[in-house]
Amino acid sequence: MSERLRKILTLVFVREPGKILLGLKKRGFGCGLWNGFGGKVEKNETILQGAKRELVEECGIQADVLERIGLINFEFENDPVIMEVHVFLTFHYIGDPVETEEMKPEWYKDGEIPFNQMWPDDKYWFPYMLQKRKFEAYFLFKGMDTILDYWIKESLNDCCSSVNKII
Ligand SMILES: Nc1[nH]c(=O)nc2c1ncn2[C@H]1C[C@H](O)[C@@H](COP(=O)(O)OP(=O)(O)OP(=O)(O)O)O1
Repeated sequence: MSERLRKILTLVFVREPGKILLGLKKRGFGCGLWNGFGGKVEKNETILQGAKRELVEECGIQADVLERIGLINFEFENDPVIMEVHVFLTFHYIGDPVETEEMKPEWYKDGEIPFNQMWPDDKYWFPYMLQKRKFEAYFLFKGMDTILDYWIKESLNDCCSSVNKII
């Protein structure tokens, strides 16, 4: 098997009953799109620690308890990197969302999520996340806009990455 490079990332969704906190990404990967909060896991931290750190850094919210809800692997055509995104949920948090250099936060009602200004994969797996159904998914992209192939299943294993190399 050829060596794949795995990039481990987090994505955190803060919830209130019937509402979800999204952030408009102001720079970097996914700039101009609404999404949860997250980023790359650093070498000296666990995935959970990385998720909590990014949530504070990107919108000033502290969450002591995060529920692991999904795992999504993204591949891009002709790119050896696999992006492994760990998705978390919380209803229990401290602080009010604040705008940062990276993200502009805003609450959305569950029925008014701006999918046309989000990654194209989100509309496939958000229903699982919103209903607290654990899921695993895979998406193969061509560029940033076209999904060539995907699958989603309702389950989530304990194990994390079968890492060849973490970048
Ligand atoms: N197709 C996709 N659908 C989605 O919903 N979220 C995605 C996605 N691809 C990436 N993400 C998420 C994962 C992660 O939370 C975020 C990208 O991470 P980062 O914010 O760290 O990226 P950056 O390149 O801006 O990193 P920094 O330069 O370190 O800030 O986008």
